[in-house]
Amino acid sequence: MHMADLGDVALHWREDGDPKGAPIVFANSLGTDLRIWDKVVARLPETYRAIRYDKRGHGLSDCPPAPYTMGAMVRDVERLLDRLEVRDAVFVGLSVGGMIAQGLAVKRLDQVRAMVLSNTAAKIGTKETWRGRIDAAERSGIDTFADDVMEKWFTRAFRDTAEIKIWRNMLIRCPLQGYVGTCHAIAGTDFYTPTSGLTLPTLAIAGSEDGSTPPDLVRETAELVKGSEFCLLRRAGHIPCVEQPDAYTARLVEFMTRIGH
Ligand SMILES: O=C(O)CC1=CCC(=O)O1
Repeated sequence: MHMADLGDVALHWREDGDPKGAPIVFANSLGTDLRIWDKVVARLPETYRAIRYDKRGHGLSDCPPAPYTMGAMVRDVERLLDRLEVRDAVFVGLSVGGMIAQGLAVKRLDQVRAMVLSNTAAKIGTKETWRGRIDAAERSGIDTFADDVMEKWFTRAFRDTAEIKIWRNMLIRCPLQGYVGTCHAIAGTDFYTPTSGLTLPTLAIAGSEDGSTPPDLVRETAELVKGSEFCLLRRAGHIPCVEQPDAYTARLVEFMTRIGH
């Protein structure tokens, strides 16, 4: 576990595998922390340098007051990767983490050699839907809609397991300012035009039962990037790295091997 003090914010990050290995960077989704990648990192060949971090307002990172912007969230990871001297990484971003991946690739192709756009899109939801989520969180707390969010994140079968409590607790313990701040950043992001100009190896991953970024939305974003590939994981919701870690990691490793990473 490490803390990177970037001046206006300190970010919690960790590294696994070979510090001299090919870098793979993971960015997580709204209301989660870097532990959503535990199962994937445990399955990765140890030859990779696996770096993950908690976005501002999440996990053990600092929690500045809301609202946040996508520009600030992209700048956070850009500065973190500069600090860690990371170049030519495969950047795996889930949901808002996938928006961060797109923003970073537009800005710093020296840092991002390939993207994995997992359960994400160039634009997620509408200003109105995010306004509703922000109002509900501020008025009544995240707990009041946590069960609805679990329905988007996980399949029915997974929600019936004891493990669901771990991820629900992770969500409801997210700092309110961090949650709401990130909702603002998502609401203000439309990457259709910048992402359309990208040409780098890209794998898009969708979950067959994803209630937040359904397969067709993920595919639409994948099609913006010339030469991208699309993969549909069955029996998976919005967070397949938790629900289907074997299939998820296998697809990731196959992609990285094929591009010579
Ligand atoms: O909580 C959700 O609805 C899922 C989600 C949307 C953007 C994100 O990062 O997570």
